[in-house]
Amino acid sequence: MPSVVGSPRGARTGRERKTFDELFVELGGKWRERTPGSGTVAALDLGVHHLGKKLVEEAAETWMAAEHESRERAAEELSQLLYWSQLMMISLGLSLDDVYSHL
Ligand SMILES: N=c1c2ncn([C@@H]3O[C@H](COP(=O)(O)OP(=O)(O)OP(=O)(O)O)[C@@H](O)[C@H]3O)c2ncn1[C@@H]1O[C@H](COP(=O)(O)O)[C@@H](O)[C@H]1O
Repeated sequence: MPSVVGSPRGARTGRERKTFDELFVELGGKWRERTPGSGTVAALDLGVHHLGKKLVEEAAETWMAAEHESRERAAEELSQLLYWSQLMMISLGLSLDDVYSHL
């Protein structure tokens, strides 16, 4: 099935694409290894308060993009919301299964 959003600005294509689960593995690895230069490690170091603010910010930006911009922009903001959700999970020591068990 074709993408519902076409080709969003900044979208990954082909082999570069990653799934939610693949991103979670990547981010967890960066955190465990404290990969130098990683924005993920820097954000996690700032703690739950910072992550919570970013989650709310990206949720608001998703809403605004959906209501006032385009589907492409909404997709971009949604991808960032997923990223920050994963950082909150990692910060709390939650696995994907811990979250999926509530779906
Ligand atoms: N998918 C993401 C991702 N989505 C969002 N973000 C971060 O979330 C911020 C949100 O962007 P905004 O445009 O809303 O904000 P901004 O104004 O640009 O920046 P701020 O002032 O809000 O910090 C981005 O600047 C990134 O810091 C991400 N950072 C990293 N990734 C992926 O995470 C992986 C690890 O990244 P590193 O830890 O940086 O190596 C890589 O595969 C990246 O592609």
